[in-house]
Amino acid sequence: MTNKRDVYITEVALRDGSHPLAHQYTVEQVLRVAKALNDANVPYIEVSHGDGLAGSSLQYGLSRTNELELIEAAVSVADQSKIAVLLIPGIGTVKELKEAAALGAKMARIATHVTEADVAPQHIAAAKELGMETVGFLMMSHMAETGKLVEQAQLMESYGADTVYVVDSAGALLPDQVRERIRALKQHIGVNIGFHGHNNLSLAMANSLVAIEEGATRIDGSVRCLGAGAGNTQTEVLVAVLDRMGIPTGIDLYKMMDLAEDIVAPILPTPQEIKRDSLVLGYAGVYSSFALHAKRAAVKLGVDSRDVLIELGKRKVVGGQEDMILDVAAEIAARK
Ligand SMILES: CC[C@H](O)CC(=O)C(=O)O
Ligand SMILES: [Mn+2]
Repeated sequence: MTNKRDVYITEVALRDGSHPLAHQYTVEQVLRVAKALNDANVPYIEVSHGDGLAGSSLQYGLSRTNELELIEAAVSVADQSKIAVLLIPGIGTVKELKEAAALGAKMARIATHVTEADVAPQHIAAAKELGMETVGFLMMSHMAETGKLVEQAQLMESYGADTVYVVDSAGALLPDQVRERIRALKQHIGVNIGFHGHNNLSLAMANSLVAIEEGATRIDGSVRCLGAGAGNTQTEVLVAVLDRMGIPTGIDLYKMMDLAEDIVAPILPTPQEIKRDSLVLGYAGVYSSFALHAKRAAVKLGVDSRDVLIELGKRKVVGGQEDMILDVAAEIAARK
């Protein structure tokens, strides 16, 4: 294991993985996973409610454990890794950011819909003032043409973001679309570029590699694919693939494999496979975090969850519109 890293991986299972677990992480689970990630020398570990700081609510799902306790637990076992938090302006506020920073979080990822970067300046500035490394996280990037994405990334850069991410929230982007987007960002912004994929069309690994080829140096992964929908680029596999390609990540492969198998697999309610619903997320371009909500609504109203997801895709529903899921399921039920 070396500290030389050409690609910096952020492990998101303790945040994105909160979605398939219906936000039921316990302190004990977070301690075990974060300690193993730290021991494997993962540079960044993200810990928050699935929808970011202050996400615990009826709209997004109530957390079993206060996320500040989870952040504190992760910080307590991370003497090499930095703990990151996600914040969606409008859900989380500067108050929660300050609380997370006081507990020892060192990176803030400020997430906005891909066309709404202009809601982020206050939060990015606050994170910088708190001495945090700062990321602008452009969600649902498949919904914007490349020119628009570049404009929004430039805004994030102008607010002070150290890194700007292309976020394929729906797992809908095809490799050529990732190539075009990352290439354009490389030409038009001066800060680090990152990529966050979801594996709903089985393209998260391919898309992450294309992003790296085009100059991205920050890639997100979830160990054992523990992320929303079919999960993210599988971290332990990414570490192995990059090692084979001669790209150092600084991460211990055996330790990541053991963590995946011995600690994370037993946490999963069902294995993270590409199931009907996750495939439809990618196919229809719907937020991966909608999967569980759509399943519940479909069961409640006796409809096919795929029909609900396809309709949500047609209506271009975005994060924050979770209440639409039940409405759409009810409309489909009424038409039957
Ligand atoms: C709802 C927030 C979302 O899970 C953030 C994220 O990881 C994504 O957009 O993919
Ligand atoms: Mn995600």
